[in-house]
Amino acid sequence: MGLTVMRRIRFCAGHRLVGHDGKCVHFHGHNYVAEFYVTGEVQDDVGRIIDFGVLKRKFKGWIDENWDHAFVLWDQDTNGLRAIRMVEPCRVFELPYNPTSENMARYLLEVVSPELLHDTGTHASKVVIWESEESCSEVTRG
Ligand SMILES: Nc1nc2c(c(=O)[nH]1)N=C([C@H](O)[C@H](O)COP(=O)(O)OP(=O)(O)OP(=O)(O)O)CN2
Repeated sequence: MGLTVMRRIRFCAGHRLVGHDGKCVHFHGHNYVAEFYVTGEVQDDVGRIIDFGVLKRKFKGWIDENWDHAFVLWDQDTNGLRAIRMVEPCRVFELPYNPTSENMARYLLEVVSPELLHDTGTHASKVVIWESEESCSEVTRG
């Protein structure tokens, strides 16, 4: 039997989409919402697969340290990276692909979540990134 819990983390970040055929090719920001769906099979004596508080510490900790109030840019966006690095102080995170909501969700599911959950007996089964109240992307473990 699989049990799934979800923790929502809010953050603000800037980005731009290289090659986008519209206004999102320019620097802009979002009030993002990330939803982490975490699945496990074993409940502790309290009845939890993992404490919501532990998820908050792990996921909010990572987001606060890496993406919150940062520019999230593609590591191939050399022009964008050069421009942002001219600003002092500078907070930038280099993503290995264009920072669409799809790719940001994918990075959280494939790279970040396994590192953060490795010792918990649970795994992230889905991540959803909301760019606005109207638009989101979701990625699930295949
Ligand atoms: N599949 C995706 N499409 C787009 C993404 C994305 O991550 N995945 N991102 C963007 C931009 O980041 C943009 O901020 C959002 O675009 P858009 O919905 O067009 O913006 P608004 O809702 O603010 O549109 P208004 O025209 O101002 O109402 C683009 N596409």
